[in-house]
Amino acid sequence: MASFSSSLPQSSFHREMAASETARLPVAENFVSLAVYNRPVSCRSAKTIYRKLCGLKLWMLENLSIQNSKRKHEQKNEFKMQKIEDKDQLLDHSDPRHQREDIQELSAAAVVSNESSLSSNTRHEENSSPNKQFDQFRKIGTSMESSHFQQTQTSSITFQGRPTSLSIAVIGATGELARRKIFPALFALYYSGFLPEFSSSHLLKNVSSTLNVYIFGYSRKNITDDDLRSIIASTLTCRIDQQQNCDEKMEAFLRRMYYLNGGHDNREGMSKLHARMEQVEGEHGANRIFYLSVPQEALQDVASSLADGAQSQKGWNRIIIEKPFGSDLQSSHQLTDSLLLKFNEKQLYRIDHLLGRNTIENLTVLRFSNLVFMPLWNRNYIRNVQVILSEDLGLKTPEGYLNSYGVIADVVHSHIFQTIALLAMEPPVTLQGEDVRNKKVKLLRSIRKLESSEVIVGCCSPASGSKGTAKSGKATPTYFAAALYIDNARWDGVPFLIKVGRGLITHRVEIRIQFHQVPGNIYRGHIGNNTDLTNNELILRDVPDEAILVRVNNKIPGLGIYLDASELNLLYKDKYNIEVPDSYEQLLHDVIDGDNHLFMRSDEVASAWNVLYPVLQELDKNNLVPEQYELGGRGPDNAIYLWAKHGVQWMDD
Ligand SMILES: NC(=O)C1=CN([C@@H]2O[C@H](COP(=O)(O)OP(=O)(O)OC[C@H]3O[C@@H](n4cnc5c(N)ncnc54)[C@H](OP(=O)(O)O)[C@@H]3O)[C@@H](O)[C@H]2O)C=CC1
Ligand SMILES: O=C1O[C@H](COP(=O)(O)O)[C@@H](O)[C@H](O)[C@H]1O
Repeated sequence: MASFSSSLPQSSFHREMAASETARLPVAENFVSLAVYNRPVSCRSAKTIYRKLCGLKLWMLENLSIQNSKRKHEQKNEFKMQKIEDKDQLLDHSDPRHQREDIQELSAAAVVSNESSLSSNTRHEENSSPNKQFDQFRKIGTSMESSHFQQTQTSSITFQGRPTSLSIAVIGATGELARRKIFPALFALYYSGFLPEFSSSHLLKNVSSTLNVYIFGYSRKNITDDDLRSIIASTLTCRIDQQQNCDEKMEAFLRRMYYLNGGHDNREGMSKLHARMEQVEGEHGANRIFYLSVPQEALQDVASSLADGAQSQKGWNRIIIEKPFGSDLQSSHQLTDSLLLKFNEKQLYRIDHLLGRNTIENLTVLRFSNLVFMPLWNRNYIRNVQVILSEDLGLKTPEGYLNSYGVIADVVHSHIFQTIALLAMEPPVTLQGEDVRNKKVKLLRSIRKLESSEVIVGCCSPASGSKGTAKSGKATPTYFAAALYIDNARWDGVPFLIKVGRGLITHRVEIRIQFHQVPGNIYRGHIGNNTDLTNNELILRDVPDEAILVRVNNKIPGLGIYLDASELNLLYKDKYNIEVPDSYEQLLHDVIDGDNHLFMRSDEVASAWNVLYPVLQELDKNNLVPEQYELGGRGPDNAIYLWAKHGVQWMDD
């Protein structure tokens, strides 16, 4: 064991810890001994970390070698923390008193006063935060990122006095999702410089604000900090473009990680977690994020115990909740009520990682920043919209999870409805989370209730290996197709066709926007028999190979006039030579940033379930029976008739 506490400032707690030979709990890396992992780890780089956890010498080397890049990150992080503080001082538009558009419409004066209050905050944030521009660069991922940032940031740093750390507690830390997705995403944010990090250079510069990040894991397993570190070490990797010093970054990240065995009473467990967090955070201000990655049945107990026992009193608290968000209107109401009893709406971040995909963010960028599409985005020009999430046999998500929840609760209710909301909503006033959520909920409330005649539900044939049984005891629906209508002036009569399925022949995730035929087309005689094929189409493809495609008609070269339908193709991997961050990474970054536009607000959750209500009832009464389909096939035959009824020939298979 090596200690390097001598030259660094210490709180009384830290002094005690450092002095005590018997002190077992490691606290912040700069104050205490490094423990050596006591479990073997499986991957090569993790073994290297095991070897390298050897104390002071390493620490000095590490600091010498990465000091420059750390300085850069510290500056970034100072901005980010400043921005977070500002965000949480914004008017709470998620408060039901402010959020309902109909109330806003009735009370123009209130709207003006609310919006001016919000926009003045917004203006302040935009002025004070070059981070905004920086984030744009990060999302594009160009190598200009750091130089741009360095050029713009120095004049705008201000500290608001109090040093503040950020603690992220993963509740359910030993679970499948935490290991496979959450910790790796946190690590990626850490090594990319998006988590605040303490560095001695702060002290050298005598800067009073100390920023730091701590990661906590919580479950009921009787393991130690080092056990958790060993488990997590085997799951961490650096992206191809971030390989430099990967082992050191892992090691530094793992040293910030602590485990708390909460035992079988979460009330007691959360108090213990709080005490442990306070120990580690020291006397600083402390913002906390709690990621609830626990089984649905444990969610309410965990949330309520946490609310009472583990929230920071010295900063903000944000709670991330995993999907599914209930299984129908009633259960989601119950969950929402129990959450809102203990938390404010603006503390809640309901995460659906599929919404963190680049394609989803691109959807609104494409819509609202291209004049070429804006005038066409309505029933006069758009004939139908297709939202497709078709998965083949190579699923990475574990069977246990897939078999627990059917695709309706897991994918349709959140991912598909949110995609439609973003695609079809009116333009929000700003990109602020609550502005976007206001427009999404208005759209969701305009979707006509879905009748079972407009729906095909399917189940993989048992003979082909799907043993899934939903929580209800019924077979888990693995396929869902439907035609939705939005009853508003923009979309009246336009079918929105959904198709979600697992175990299908193709793996394809895309949004297709098909335009009407050209009225009075003078080239009609030069098109083949299938005039549908000549409709213009805009396709946002996520899988395979992210791309934006526009189908246009062009002349085939040569004598005579023969038309061909061709695709203008922006293939991302050709244009941008970067590894796209995982969607969990993207969304965790948003939570840290206080940006909630991709997280469903309680009223959005309820509105989406409301649309699905008649179908769920029919399924419940067995009036709607899932059709069996063959694994590796095209899904239920009747789906084809559903498309045909709405004049659509599916193009994806
Ligand atoms: N796995 C996936 O791919 C996805 C999962 N999700 C959602 O994420 C959540 C977690 O899923 P997953 O990781 O697969 O589940 P797991 O069952 O693998 O893990 C659950 C975790 O929660 C802990 N836990 C269980 N019961 C309690 C309790 N009463 N109090 C405190 N901790 C408890 C478990 O540890 P211990 O028993 O030791 O306490 C374990 O660490 C679920 O809500 C799921 O719906 C969402 C999308 C995808
Ligand atoms: O939540 C889900 O996501 C996975 C896709 O996750 P990814 O990390 O592989 O993009 C999907 O396969 C699954 O059906 C769905 O439940």
